[in-house]
Amino acid sequence: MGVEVVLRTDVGVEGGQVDSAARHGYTLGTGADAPGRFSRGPTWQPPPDVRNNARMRIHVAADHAGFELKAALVDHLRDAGHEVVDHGAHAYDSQDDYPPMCLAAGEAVVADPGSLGVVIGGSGNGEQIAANKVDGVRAALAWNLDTARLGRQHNDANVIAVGARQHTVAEALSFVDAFVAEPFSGDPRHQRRIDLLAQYEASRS
Ligand SMILES: O=C(CO)[C@H](O)[C@H](O)COP(=O)(O)O
Repeated sequence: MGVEVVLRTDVGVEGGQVDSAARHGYTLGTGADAPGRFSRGPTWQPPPDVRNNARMRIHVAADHAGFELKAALVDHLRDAGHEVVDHGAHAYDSQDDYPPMCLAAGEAVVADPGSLGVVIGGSGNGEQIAANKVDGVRAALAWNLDTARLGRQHNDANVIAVGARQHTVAEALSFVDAFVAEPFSGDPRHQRRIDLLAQYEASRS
């Protein structure tokens, strides 16, 4: 059964909204029964599920605070058979700023359905905030195994943010492993909430 999203009537349906909705797999209904409604039809399929042991393409980014952890993570993920795309920083610079790298990783994830992202900083807060500025990104800040897994199970998060100054390298790697291995539950209540976020994004573009 398709997922239907009803737009707020006060925002109108502009071309940008249609484009944004299309990026999320929605089409605008024109029939008498669904005028002005975005819906995902019965044939719509989500991007390939993230299954345990599946080989993934993973987009990573970090500022100076996450630089060393990123290097360890890239090796760790490649050793596990994943394809890693590194969006920087490509050299250590104690004065660099996290937004450009995290925005680049977020945009790459959205442009690459089925992929995941990892953004790393000192706390992970700013990195999560930056990634979430990209339409289509759902970035979860993970600070233990449970929050890493729940980011996938409940939120279908496609990006995980980690604070390199908050954890040992081994802990941080285990959060990413847990995130990558965990599938979205697909529970209708979670999907409904995710759809409301997509509706909000579509309504403001
Ligand atoms: O975690 C971060 C953002 O949320 C940054 O990595 C952190 O703010 C960098 O701090 P500093 O410039 O003092 O090294």
